[in-house]
Amino acid sequence: MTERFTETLKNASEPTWSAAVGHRFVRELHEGSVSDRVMAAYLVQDHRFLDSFLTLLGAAIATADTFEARLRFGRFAGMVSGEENTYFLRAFDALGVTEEARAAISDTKPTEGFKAIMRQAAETRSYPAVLAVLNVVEWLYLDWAARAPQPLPGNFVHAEWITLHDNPFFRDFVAFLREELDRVGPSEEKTCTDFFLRTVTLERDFFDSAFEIGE
Ligand SMILES: Cc1ncc(CO)c(N)n1
Repeated sequence: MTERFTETLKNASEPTWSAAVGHRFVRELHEGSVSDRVMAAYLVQDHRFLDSFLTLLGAAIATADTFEARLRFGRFAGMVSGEENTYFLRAFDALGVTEEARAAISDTKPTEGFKAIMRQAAETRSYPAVLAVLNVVEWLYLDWAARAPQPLPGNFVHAEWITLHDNPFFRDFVAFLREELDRVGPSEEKTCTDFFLRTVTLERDFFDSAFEIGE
């Protein structure tokens, strides 16, 4: 049997993929020891990531070639706009990060990079390019979240950040994203590889930057 397209992309992204999934941030999150400063620095940036991410989901809805796929993206966008956004607001409250404080913080380089690559993927109007970025940002997160040891940390800010990325709905969505990219990606292999590899690097840099500003 030939290797799945998505597996080939992931292998091509090594060792960066594993550096992201095994990052110090992930290790500390798993044991519940991320400091509040680092967690706040990370979540402030990630809430901005979420905004661009919704734009990309919109592009997926617009470019998908089947009704079934559009429905799945629509349901996922609903979860992100509801449950996930609410998590951020509760976490900011718990960490004492006010709206004013958030507004005064500038985008880090990796946040700018994510905004740019998601906009660029959306502008291609190419479903495979959009899928390449979506695959990294969701599959890489499932990969580290699924490795969390039990029991999860007692602090909901840590525990829910893990369960948001490792639950049956999220697993199904990642399985769907991979099947879609396996199906349509090989016809635009070069574009997909370019977007995939650049996004994996951004994921690693995004974790790094939480420590650069939070420590
Ligand atoms: C940086 C980053 N990558 C992936 C995800 C998962 O959607 C996230 N929330 N943030």
